[in-house]
Amino acid sequence: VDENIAIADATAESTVKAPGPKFDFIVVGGGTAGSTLATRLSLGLPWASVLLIEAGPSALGEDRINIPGRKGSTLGTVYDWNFTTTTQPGARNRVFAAPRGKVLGGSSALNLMSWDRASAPEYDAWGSLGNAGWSWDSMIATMTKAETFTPSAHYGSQGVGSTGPIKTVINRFIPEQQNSWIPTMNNLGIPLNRESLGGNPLGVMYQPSNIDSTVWNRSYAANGYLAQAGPNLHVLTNTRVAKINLAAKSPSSSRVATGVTLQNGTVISAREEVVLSAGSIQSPGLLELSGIGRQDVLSTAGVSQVIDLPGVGENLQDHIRIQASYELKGNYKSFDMLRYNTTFATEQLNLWRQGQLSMYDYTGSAYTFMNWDQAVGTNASAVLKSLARSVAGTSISVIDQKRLSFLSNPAVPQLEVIFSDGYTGVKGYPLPDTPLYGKNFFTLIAAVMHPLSRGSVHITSSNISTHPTLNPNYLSNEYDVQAAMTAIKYVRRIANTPPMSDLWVTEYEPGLVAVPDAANNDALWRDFVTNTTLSIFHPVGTCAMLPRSQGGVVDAKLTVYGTTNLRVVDASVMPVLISGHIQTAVYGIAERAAEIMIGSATRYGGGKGM
Ligand SMILES: Cc1cc2nc3c(=O)[nH]c(=O)nc-3n(C[C@H](O)[C@H](O)[C@H](O)COP(=O)(O)OP(=O)(O)OC[C@H]3O[C@@H](n4cnc5c(N)ncnc54)[C@H](O)[C@@H]3O)c2cc1C
Repeated sequence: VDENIAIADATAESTVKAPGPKFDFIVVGGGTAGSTLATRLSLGLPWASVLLIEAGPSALGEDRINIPGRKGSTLGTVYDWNFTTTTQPGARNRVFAAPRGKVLGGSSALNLMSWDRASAPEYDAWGSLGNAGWSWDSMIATMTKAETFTPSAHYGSQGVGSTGPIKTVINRFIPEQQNSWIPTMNNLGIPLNRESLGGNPLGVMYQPSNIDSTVWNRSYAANGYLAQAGPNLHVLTNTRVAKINLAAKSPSSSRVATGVTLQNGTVISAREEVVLSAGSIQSPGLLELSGIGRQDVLSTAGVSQVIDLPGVGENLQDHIRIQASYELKGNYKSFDMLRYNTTFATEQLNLWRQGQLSMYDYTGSAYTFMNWDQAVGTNASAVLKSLARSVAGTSISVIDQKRLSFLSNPAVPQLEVIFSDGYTGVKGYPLPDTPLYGKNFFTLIAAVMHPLSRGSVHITSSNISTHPTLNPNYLSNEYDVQAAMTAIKYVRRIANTPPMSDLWVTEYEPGLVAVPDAANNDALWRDFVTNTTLSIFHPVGTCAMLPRSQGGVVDAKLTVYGTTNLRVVDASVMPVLISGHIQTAVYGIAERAAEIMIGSATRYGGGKGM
């Protein structure tokens, strides 16, 4: 790690230590995908100069990023872009937080470190939507390239990598109460799955986190990938790109990306390619600021249109989450102790610093993924599927049709539940001087894997400093509301199933006062859902890899339509949202993009990746 820090600090100075103002490749955004891609390009094309430009700082020594148990503490800080949504009518006009990493490593520095994969048919769907070469087989090859998994008694052998820069491990800190997880789900008929990263995630399981188990540190794009980059990679931090510069031989010919203009007006040129890796919220905005997008959006923002591409910023999809919390019996200790017992917290922090087993090691490791039949039985599942068809059955969108096909494929998960130690709900941990202050909790977080809502993100001004208008349309249709209601009812059922039911005293949230345990209380569940559903922060689809006629922004080689050498490589290219947590797919997309770009960079004769 010391070595990693030294190397990455050297690359993190805010000066271009470069052969000149021209680079062969410019990657915009040093986040999850951008850091991965830039590292692979530097190694695979050793004679090329690669510039990675990141708006945020390098923060390799930052405890709030590195210590797994401090996950979430960076949200709302200087490392977060702090985006918010428009008011969401389906969710009582609430405004949702939309955190995104503004730091080298991007959102991989802020995320909650769940490391898993969707089912094989969900990646195959990307190919069947018109993207040759994209499938489970091609994605698992590149996703595993990103990872070195530490073998565990809790896991088998499928779908994990052994040579990649990101270190993963099933967390060694397993709270006593979490031991109830697998037997409880087994009692609900959900079988143990010890191979859940291998293309079939259905079942109950322990899953890894992106943690380096030699030092018990977060392993992410900045300390994992960039530390291994070649000397031909140049990294500019605290530097924001304002637009991509485009040229053309004639008005009707394809545009050539000639470089970028920074926010301060500096122009940096690219000889070969420019890649946008600014993430699902900001890559579409950079295209729009460069004149690529919908006419109505561009004219409102005062930007002249260069390429008419109506799909830019559309097709926004995200997972929604809903949660319930339970007060543990007095004999259990939870992660909450770190917030109310400062002496204990200091002891635990010292243990972490010494590399000893510590509560600060903790990340979630207990998950379940299921289809609706498994969760609620075939009758209730049929009602949900029929509702989905009534919402989207007549839609001409290939994305809507694909999501309906996921619903009728029993291999595709529709519901995820995570056992999360400590209180991680919405109403807040009990305040000091209230009876429950100092109590310990656990939270069950459910996420709807394929909501039918889609939204958009667009610029409203030609000034890069103006935040975009982000409208995910959460809970904008009855299927999504009913799916979230089904999810939270199922969560209560899990909590009331032994052996988990023996762990707790009361349901703290929502609680039996807010939602009594009665048969006809759907109105109350609906209130709870619309009041407390959150995002689980997986926005995708806003620069979709799709045929142009279907609203696509990039082709199967990730090249922006109407350009010869401008690509988008990040979460925004996923045409349809997959289940689970999406960072492994983002790393896989970047690894695949590197293979494509290295393979086509004939001027440099390709090269050897690491
Ligand atoms: C709070 C949170 C928790 C999450 N938890 C999990 C989890 O547990 N497991 C999981 O699998 N996924 C999780 N995710 C999702 C996952 O982390 C993201 O989907 C993924 O990291 C996105 O990668 P990306 O490369 O698309 O974008 P990012 O990693 O966000 O990278 C974009 C980068 O571009 C930079 N940038 C933007 N605009 C400019 C510009 N104009 N000039 C220069 N630089 C720019 C940004 O600063 C950023 O560094 C979580 C996300 C968040 C926010």
